[in-house]
Amino acid sequence: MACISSRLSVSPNFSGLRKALPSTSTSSTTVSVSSSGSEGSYAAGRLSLQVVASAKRFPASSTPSSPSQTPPVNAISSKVPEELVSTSALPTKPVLETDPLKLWQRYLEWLYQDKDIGIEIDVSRIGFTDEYLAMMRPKLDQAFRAMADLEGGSIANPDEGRMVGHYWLRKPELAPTAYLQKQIVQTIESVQSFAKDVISGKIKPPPCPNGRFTQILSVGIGGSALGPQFVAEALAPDNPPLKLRFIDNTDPAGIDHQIAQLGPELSSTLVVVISKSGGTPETRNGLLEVQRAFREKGLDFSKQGVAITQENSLLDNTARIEGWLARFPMYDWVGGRTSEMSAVGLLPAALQGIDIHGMLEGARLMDETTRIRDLKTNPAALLALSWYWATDGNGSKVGICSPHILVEDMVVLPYKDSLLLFSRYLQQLVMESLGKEYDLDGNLVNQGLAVYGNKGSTDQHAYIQQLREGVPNFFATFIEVLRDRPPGHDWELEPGVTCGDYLFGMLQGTRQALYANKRESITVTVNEVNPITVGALIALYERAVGLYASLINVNAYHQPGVEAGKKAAGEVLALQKRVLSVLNDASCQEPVEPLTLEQIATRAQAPHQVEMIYKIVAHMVANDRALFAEGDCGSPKSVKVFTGECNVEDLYGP
Ligand SMILES: O=P(O)(O)OC[C@H]1O[C@](O)(CO)[C@@H](O)[C@@H]1O
Repeated sequence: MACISSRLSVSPNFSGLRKALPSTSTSSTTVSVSSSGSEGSYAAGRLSLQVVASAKRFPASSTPSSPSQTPPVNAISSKVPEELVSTSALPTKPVLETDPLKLWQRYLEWLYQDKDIGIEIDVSRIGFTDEYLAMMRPKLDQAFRAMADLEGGSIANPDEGRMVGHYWLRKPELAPTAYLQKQIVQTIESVQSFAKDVISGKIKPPPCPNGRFTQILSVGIGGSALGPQFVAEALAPDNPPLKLRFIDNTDPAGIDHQIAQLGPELSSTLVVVISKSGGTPETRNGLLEVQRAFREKGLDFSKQGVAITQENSLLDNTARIEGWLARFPMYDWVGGRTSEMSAVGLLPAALQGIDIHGMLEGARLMDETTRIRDLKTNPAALLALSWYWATDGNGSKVGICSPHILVEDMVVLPYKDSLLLFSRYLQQLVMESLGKEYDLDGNLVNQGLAVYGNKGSTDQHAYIQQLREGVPNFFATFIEVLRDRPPGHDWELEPGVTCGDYLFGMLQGTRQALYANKRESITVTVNEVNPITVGALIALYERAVGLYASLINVNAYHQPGVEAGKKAAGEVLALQKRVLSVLNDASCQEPVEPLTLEQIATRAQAPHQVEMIYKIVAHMVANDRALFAEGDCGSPKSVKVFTGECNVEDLYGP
């Protein structure tokens, strides 16, 4: 914590902000920092917030009391008929097979191959047994039934009372009503034709009527950014017709950086604001910052702004009222983290010249095979059962390597630079879907799979050391790409060996070395990185997460835990406003009355929030926000604070 510097100068921008702040205390959970300009309707957005009770990491109900392999019995009780529920322990974990020829047989037995997609899944280095698979069969059958219900339009997200329809996006005829089917088809068509018109220059940026849009600035966060980021990195051509940039945070410096990088090209930038809810504060802030940059350059934002959001959301209403260039729908029945095949992912991809029909086709093909209720021909089921085996379904696996070590991490290692963001994309898909406090029956389960990874072989020089020899709390997933370079471009950098052979060798070597030290792994191999395989990878993991969620009986489609942090952030900002009001009152005294942190806390009616008030003051002082802090930098208790000016309007109203 940096100490508070004393006697900082007054920021000229600050009084405007102070005027905008209410002088009365409020405990509202609304995040609404006012700003000038015409963005009022979106800025006035309210967050719908829930409180989530906290719980211990390993509740007694899910912590094995001994090194036995007890499955989380309550995690299957709601859906699987009683007679099918096995309460017996999971089979004892065997020592992993080491005989190379037997491993080869196991590889052959379990290899899943799909020639149409160009993908293979190898789960032979996960040590599950036939006995385990037999025991899991009823649960898997139940997961298939739940998935069929979901695809049929059931309320698969009970907490939010919503259908879950991302599989319909690539096969609209599956959608339960003709209206939805038409909506999906029309959206794909309108995305395609809008992108075509922008790329061809038929739709032009107004400041340069003879020119074309050259850049896309995507403003969104979480599921409204991670899919488009992954796909752009994986599939965008070296010289796309429009280059894609992202604002995916409320970090002012990060936003400034993006705008500065655009420079004069701001005038030929298409700003695509993506938010399913249309009320996410980070996205709202990004929009307001970008609109300000447009104003400063004398540009008309509305002629360059595009919204992707639910109908009638704050963002939608803002875009409609301000007459933005275009609006595309996001659906109530598609979750943010499974939205890549909606306009959220398709529009940015199409604008970069990526074949979105190829992506949809890859996903559709993968959906076909992951619907099959047969383990060996269903790669998503293979993944889900492998994850369950590796973690005992709740991160309580007593490790093959070391007893008492919990396995709860999935390390994703794509050996291809263009797939760098796959692990980050999966992080949200897996962790937001599976990281749940309660199961569907209301039992405290604290489920989850932690996902991390960047890319091989780069990670070899970062954390593979720990994977091989350190805490064995993970299983790995290698993503292999067979095609190193486009045909005709390869060369041997030493006799018989190309650069790509090294990458291949690193993958195979790491897989072997981990397994030799009893670290289990899955390998997903694609022929090449193309729209079909990328669409298929997304669909594969969407389905695996859905099936696995059924196996552990959690709702994969809500995210109640995210709300607690949002609510707390709202309360911090509300407290900041009260602190400013208190300081303003004191600064209007004659003489000015510097206040200790405790005095501020008492007057702001937050006597227990002294530490947070210290943080607020420190942050504002560090940002030249017209606060003066006196005292000993090494001792927060000695600090006295006052504002640089008295704002009479704050005292008495305008
Ligand atoms: O698209 P939105 O509504 O702005 O939400 C962004 C992200 O925020 C979350 O709700 C979590 O806060 C994610 O689930 C979602 O992808």
